[in-house]
Amino acid sequence: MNIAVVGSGYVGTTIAACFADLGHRVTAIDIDEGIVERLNRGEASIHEPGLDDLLEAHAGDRLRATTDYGAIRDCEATFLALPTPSREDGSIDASIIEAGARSVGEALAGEEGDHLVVVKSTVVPSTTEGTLIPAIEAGAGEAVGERIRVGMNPEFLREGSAVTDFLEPDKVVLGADDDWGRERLFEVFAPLIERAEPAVVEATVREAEMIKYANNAFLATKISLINELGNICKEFGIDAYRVADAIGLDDRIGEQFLRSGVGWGGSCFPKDVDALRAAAREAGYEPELLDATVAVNDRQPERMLALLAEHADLPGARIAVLGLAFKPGTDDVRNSRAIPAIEGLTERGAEVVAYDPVAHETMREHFPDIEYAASAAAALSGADGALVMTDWDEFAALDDEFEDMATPVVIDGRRVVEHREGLVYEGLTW
Ligand SMILES: NC(=O)C1=CN([C@@H]2O[C@H](COP(=O)(O)OP(=O)(O)OC[C@H]3O[C@@H](n4cnc5c(N)ncnc54)[C@H](O)[C@@H]3O)[C@@H](O)[C@H]2O)C=CC1
Ligand SMILES: O=C(O)[C@H]1O[C@H](OP(=O)(O)OP(=O)(O)OC[C@H]2O[C@@H](n3ccc(=O)[nH]c3=O)[C@H](O)[C@@H]2O)[C@H](O)[C@@H](O)[C@@H]1O
Repeated sequence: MNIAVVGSGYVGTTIAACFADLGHRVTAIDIDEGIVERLNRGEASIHEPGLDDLLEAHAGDRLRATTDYGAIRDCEATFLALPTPSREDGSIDASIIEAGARSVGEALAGEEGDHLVVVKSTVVPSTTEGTLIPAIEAGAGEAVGERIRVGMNPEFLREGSAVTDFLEPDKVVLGADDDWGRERLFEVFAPLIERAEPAVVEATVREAEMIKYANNAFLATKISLINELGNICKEFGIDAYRVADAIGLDDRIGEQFLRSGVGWGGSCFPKDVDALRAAAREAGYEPELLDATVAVNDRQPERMLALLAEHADLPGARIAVLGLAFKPGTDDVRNSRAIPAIEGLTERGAEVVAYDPVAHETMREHFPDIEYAASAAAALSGADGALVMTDWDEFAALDDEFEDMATPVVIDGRRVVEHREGLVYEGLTW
């Protein structure tokens, strides 16, 4: 099939390269000329394992990039993979995807062939119906439902494993409100379904929108729940990881996403939980459990600082912050738990020396004035205490480096450092 993908960020670039790999002819459309030029040279603007190989194999052949929405006219389906950021109050800002939907409509105006527009971005229930369909209609000058149809296909990939997550999914959710739309979505995903045999969930557009939020809200809440249980464990001198291993054996609970500690960050959990809370409130429902999910998450960095303060006199102390990325394998620091930790240290008059294997440049935008060390060893050298904020493997290998600390105190928010003789070691939930 000929497929267009609008937006060439994390999701758009990944799905464009993967659709090409599945045998489709793909046109990636982005307003950023630099991104388009790079894609046409076979280079990604994002770092994801496996992506470069796919781009090298398909760019210039089954995968092309352009800034021209007109390319949509040669396609049978267009995926919208545009940002849906939060507004100040947490609600979703749909203006970017609304503008994209309108441009897609304009490109299709006056054409005769039929076309499926698929919402790939995460949008709160009823956005497709209430905002995006009207935008497409305004651009196209005709009603959606005859020649132009709309579907919703939420994405569950994770940063750092985007390509394998997309090509080997647990499930594919095909949201459509009519048979024609659903059949065309099936056609797009047929090679993937054949290859990976995921569960296929047929849903309405509204259900598909909600499934995405329910998925992320459930995972974020699962982490906050294990963090709350972990905080209680700590009070009783119990290791929450041993408790998590035991409860994870219950199939109804499952072993994944039970790593307790300093909490969840990233570009999606915080944004999506906030958007769902705001949408629920707007609809007249008080989402108390989701409010608590966020409250528990917000508290964890503070708990780390309180533990550190029990062992170090923070005003004037030199504190190493190990790990800045919101999770290992990425330089993304959006909503990283390291941000409130660094803010808290600075507010208490501590001097911060930070280290991350890849995220210095991205964190420098938030904190231009703190010190960035060239290695974990350099950060620890002479430090009066250390906070571990990201579970990078290299922190597990640290050993003699702790001996160079002025005061060997480590508060571990990710259970990555090994407790050893001579080190004052505190886990957040163990
Ligand atoms: N990043 C992730 O891991 C996941 C993201 N999502 C959702 O997917 C959606 C997209 O997210 P990301 O790919 O992370 O965004 P992103 O910010 O990485 O990329 C968006 C791209 O859209 C381009 N763009 C902006 N306005 C445009 C326009 N009018 N026309 C064409 N291109 C335009 C930008 O230049 C950028 O390249 C969001 O709704 C997000 O919540 C869903 C699952 C995973
Ligand atoms: O909607 C999205 O964008 C994506 O959001 C998450 O993916 P991502 O944010 O890339 O990263 P995760 O691996 O889910 O980690 C999120 C945060 O939770 C934390 N986490 C994760 C697991 C755990 O057991 N404990 C824990 O604290 C991580 O450190 C990280 O800060 C979801 O896992 C994806 O399915 C989803 O598509």
